[in-house]
Amino acid sequence: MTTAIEVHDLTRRHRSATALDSVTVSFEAGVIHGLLGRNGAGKTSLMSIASGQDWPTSGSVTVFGEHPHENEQVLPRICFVREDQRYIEDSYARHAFAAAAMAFPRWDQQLADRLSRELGVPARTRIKKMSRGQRSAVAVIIGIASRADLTFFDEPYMGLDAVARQLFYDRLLEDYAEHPRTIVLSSHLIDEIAHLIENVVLIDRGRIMLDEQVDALRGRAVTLIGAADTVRELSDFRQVLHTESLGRLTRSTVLGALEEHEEQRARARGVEVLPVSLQQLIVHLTSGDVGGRRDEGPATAPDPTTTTSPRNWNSEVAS
Ligand SMILES: Nc1ncnc2c1ncn2[C@@H]1O[C@H](COP(=O)(O)OP(=O)(O)OP(=O)(O)O)[C@@H](O)[C@H]1O
Repeated sequence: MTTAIEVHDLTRRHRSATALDSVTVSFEAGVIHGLLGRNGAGKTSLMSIASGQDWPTSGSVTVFGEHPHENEQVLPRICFVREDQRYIEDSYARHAFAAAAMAFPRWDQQLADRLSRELGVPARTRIKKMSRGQRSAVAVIIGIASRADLTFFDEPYMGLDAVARQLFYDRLLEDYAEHPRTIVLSSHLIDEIAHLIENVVLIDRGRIMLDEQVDALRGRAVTLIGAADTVRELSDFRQVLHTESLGRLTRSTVLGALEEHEEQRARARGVEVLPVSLQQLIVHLTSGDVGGRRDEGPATAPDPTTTTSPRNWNSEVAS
């Protein structure tokens, strides 16, 4: 395994907030990673520092083995696409593409032209006069056509309509298949990107809460719907992520896949067992209601809202 980004004990403090708090994590090369977390979790801070656009308070980041700050060895290999991307005053899309062509050695102009047509980027409108979606389109085109070894997309979909977003996902995946590279995609539309990403890094209040392959996460939690007593009994010894009452029914989302015999027993007792989507799982993990029964006694697993060792936490819960 080659590592693209190595983050060690990274802290970024601002006067009023600690954006990153002793973060240690690595991002494997040649993989599409999802960098997920709630507003203000620290995602942009991490990407800004890793792309050399901001400085840490303490700790270190290396990209392809190099410190990115003011480092001409590695900066041409990094593309950071952000929603508030700035462009040269009064420039048109073609000027932004020309600048990208100079910055990125593997820039593909034909691809940029094709994506511009598909995403409807106007050729005769200055970028500052474009709609929000058109500006986002310019930014994602730069992200794809740059073919940088490491590309960060920080919520690239802002303003893109559903059709344009789908086109972005499709073209990104197609180009990644032909030209494998490392991509870090930050998004709140988790279910939309779930099929794209291979690994999830979940950040919460400046700390890494989860770092796990998406395949391993599938089936990590299930939702049980049925009579309250039966659901409570089936959820015993499992951590309850969320529970709610619907009249005489209870709906509980619990960590840990059911064994086949447990699932059969649940169904025989009229309990519906539903899979939990990646988005639902992330929402439950970061919504602050994790461990719905925390007051009723010791939890069956450490509280993931405070743990700093997500891999351990997951393996403990899964076992
Ligand atoms: N320049 C700054 N000055 C002061 N505080 C900052 C600055 N940049 C970020 N922060 C704070 O650091 C924390 C993390 O911000 P960051 O932008 O990294 O979060 P995020 O996960 O990208 O959020 P979002 O999903 O809303 O974009 C927030 O509390 C934010 O207010």
